[in-house]
Amino acid sequence: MKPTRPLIEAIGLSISFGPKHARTRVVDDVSFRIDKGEAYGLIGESGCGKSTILRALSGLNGDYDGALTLTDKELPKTRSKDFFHRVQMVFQDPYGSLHPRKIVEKVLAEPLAIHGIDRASERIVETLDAVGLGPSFRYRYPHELSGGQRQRVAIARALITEPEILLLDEPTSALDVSVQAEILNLLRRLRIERNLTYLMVSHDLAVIAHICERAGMMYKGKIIEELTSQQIRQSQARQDYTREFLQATIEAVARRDEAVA
Ligand SMILES: Nc1ncnc2c1ncn2[C@@H]1O[C@H](COP(=O)(O)OP(=O)(O)OP(=O)(O)O)[C@@H](O)[C@H]1O
Repeated sequence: MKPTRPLIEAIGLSISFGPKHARTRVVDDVSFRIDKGEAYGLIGESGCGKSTILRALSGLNGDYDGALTLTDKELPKTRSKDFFHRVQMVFQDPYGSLHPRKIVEKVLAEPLAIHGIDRASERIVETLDAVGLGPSFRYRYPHELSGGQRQRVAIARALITEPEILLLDEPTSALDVSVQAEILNLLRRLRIERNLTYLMVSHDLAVIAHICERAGMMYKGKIIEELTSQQIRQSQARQDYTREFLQATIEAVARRDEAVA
C-alpha cells in the first residue's frame, strides 16, 4: 500500500531561547505528521514547549532548526502570503486577540482585503452565521461581546479566507466550562463541514480527547509518545509519565464528554 503523504510534517524540530552562552532548548528534536482532514493535538503540562511549536509553524518565530513542511514542501522561514491563505491561527485569549476599537465587520473585512477576496459583505454574513452569530453582530465592538462570542469572532476571522488548516492554541482555556463546551462543539462541526485540518495545543486532556484523533504527549520539549483519542480515553499509555498524566485527568475527560454530549 502506498503510504499517505502528510499535509503537515515536523522533522527534527528544535527551538532554543536565550543568549548564545546560555541557550535553553525548549523544543528538542520533535517530529510529527498530520494528514489532511485530521485533528492532531499536542498535550502536556505548562512550559513543555507546545505553544513554541505552534508559533514556529505559524511563522511567528522563524528561529528554529529542523524542517516544517506543508504538502511535502519545506516552509521558508519567512512565510509567504499563500501560507497565510492556507493556514490560520486561533489564539487562547479572545480578549487580547481582537482590537478593542474595531467593530466585528472591520475585523473580518481585513483578511479579505489582504488576500484580495471579493464579496466581502456576503462573506462576512455567511461566516458569522457559520460560527453561530447573527448578522447584527457585525456592528459590535469586542467589549459588547461575551467571551464565547469573542472567540466565535476570532474563529470567524480565521475562517473567512477559507483556509485548509487551523492552528489552535488553547482556544477554550480562557472561557467558562459551559462556554468551552459550545466552542469545542463548534470547532468539531466546522472541521467536518469544511474538511479542515487542525493542530491543537492544550494542557487539557479532555479538550484534546474531544477534538483530536491523535495527540503527541510532550514532556520537557520532546514528544515522548503518540496516542489515539481512544487510547487517551482508555488510559492506554506506554510511558509512565503519560500514564500518570492520563490517570490524573481521565475523570475530567468523562465529565467533559457528559457536558458536551
Ligand atoms: N520568547 C521566549 N523567550 C524565552 N523563553 C521562552 C520564549 N517563549 C517561550 N519560552 C520558554 O519556553 C518554554 C516553553 O514555553 P511554551 O509557551 O511553549 O510552553 P507551553 O507548553 O505552551 O506552556 P503553556 O501551556 O504554559 O503556554 C517555557 O519555559 C517558556 O518560558
